[in-house]
Amino acid sequence: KHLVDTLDKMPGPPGYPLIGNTLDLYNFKFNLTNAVESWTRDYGEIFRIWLGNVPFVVVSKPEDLEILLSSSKHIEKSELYALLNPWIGEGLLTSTGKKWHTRRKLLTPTFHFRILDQFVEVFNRSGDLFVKKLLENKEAVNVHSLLTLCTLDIICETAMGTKVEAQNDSKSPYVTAVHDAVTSFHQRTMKPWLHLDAIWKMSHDGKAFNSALKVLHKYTNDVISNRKKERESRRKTSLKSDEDLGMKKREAFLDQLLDASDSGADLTDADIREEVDTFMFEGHDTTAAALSFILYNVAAHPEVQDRLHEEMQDIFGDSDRPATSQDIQNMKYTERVIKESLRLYPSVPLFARTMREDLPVTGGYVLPAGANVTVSCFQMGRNPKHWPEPEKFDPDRFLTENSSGRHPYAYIPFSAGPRNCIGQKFAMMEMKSALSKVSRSCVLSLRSSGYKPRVEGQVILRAPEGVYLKAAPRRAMA
Ligand code: HEM
Repeated sequence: KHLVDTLDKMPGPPGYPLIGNTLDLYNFKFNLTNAVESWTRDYGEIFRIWLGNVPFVVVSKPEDLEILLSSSKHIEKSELYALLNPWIGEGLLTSTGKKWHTRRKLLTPTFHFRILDQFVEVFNRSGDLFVKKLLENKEAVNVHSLLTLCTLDIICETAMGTKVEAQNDSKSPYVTAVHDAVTSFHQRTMKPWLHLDAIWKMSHDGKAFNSALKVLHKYTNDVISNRKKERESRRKTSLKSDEDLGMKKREAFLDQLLDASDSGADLTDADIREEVDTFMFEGHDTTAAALSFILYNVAAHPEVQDRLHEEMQDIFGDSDRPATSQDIQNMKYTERVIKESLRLYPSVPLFARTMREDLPVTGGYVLPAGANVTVSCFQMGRNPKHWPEPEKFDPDRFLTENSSGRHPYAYIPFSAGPRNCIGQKFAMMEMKSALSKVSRSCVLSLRSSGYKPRVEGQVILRAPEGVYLKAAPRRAMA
């Protein structure tokens, strides 16, 4: 009664008994991002909806988000995240309470900048191959497909220390399984009837998902057990490590988890697998989607493309040497382009918490215990209150002098507070590296004048029909 009474005080679309607003969602073809966009226009920055008997509060007011996200108490993910459990178990993204606290503490050092620096070589190598593949096409090419393979190569090498060569062999069983798992999972999130396990298991997508997971889990398990065997035999034969031999060895996230386990951290093989699988899930689709919109925005704005190239000239001159981590840090305009693109196209358009206690926010409203609170950073990025002329692509919004007066929680594509994205720095380095590769070697243009890819907010915001761009080699253009 308390929950219903509290929610009744909020604006929101009228619903029907038992089904609530589910029918409205049907009218939006179960695309929650589009539905939320329309409801936000009608009801403002805080409103409630009922999906069946499940209550949701959708929030896009920075002041309220600061209250919610900066708290270390309200960290439990919404029940919808349980759909991910068959894939990534209860890893960092989905776990809660003591388990999440312990894991977050354990995993935070694995994203230290010293560790990330070792990955620059991987970003460079994979980025070179991406540019090569991009330039092989004379016609417009779907950059999203190419980038998905590129970011998959990067995450496999950095998370597990394995080379899957997705860009060279896009039809391998592993790459196909990743594709099938992602595609079928998206279908599940879009179709509420597939949320029921019994129907899901029998469905075409559910079967595809389960057989893909068998391949993915076997792969991760095999990598973990092989790595453990290698480490064991190295210890037994007291073989000199690469480091002892003077060669700098790169440590994948997996190696660091095994190091932690050897040093007494409470981590079973299953625990390690769920964390590695979590990185695999969160760490490649997000960056691939973001990079495809970034390249689209660059192609659509020749003046931005020119400034990016100028920045590359300032840093590298005419040299084609690979970027160092210091170079990546110096790419300030490149960074602003990425930020501006994420404002309009945040890879994670919505994320949600379940409230276990009431939380008063502004305007006299309360986020009541039992409600699923959904954060809509897609809406926030397009709200003219925070972003004048929101449709205009202007990276200089992120110059310090142009940011004063903007609420810090008005821009949260990586979430914020204690449960923010642990991979944010990794993702920014990876995206800056990829964008700099393209800016140094290609000139991008749209498939046709005025082309704009259709956008759909699934778990990840993506262009379901792809992002088609033309690329020409820069030296040949000069
Ligand atoms: C453009 C790229 C990315 C974006 C926009 C992004 C965004 C986000 C967001 C919004 C969250 C919070 C989700 C929620 O509360 O449900 C999150 C969490 C997370 N992200 Fe990212 N992410 C990106 C890349 C990455 C990468 C590359 C990795 C790993 C290498 C990663 C690993 C994670 C993990 C493990 C969490 C859960 C953190 C926790 O709950 O403690 N992400 N990310």
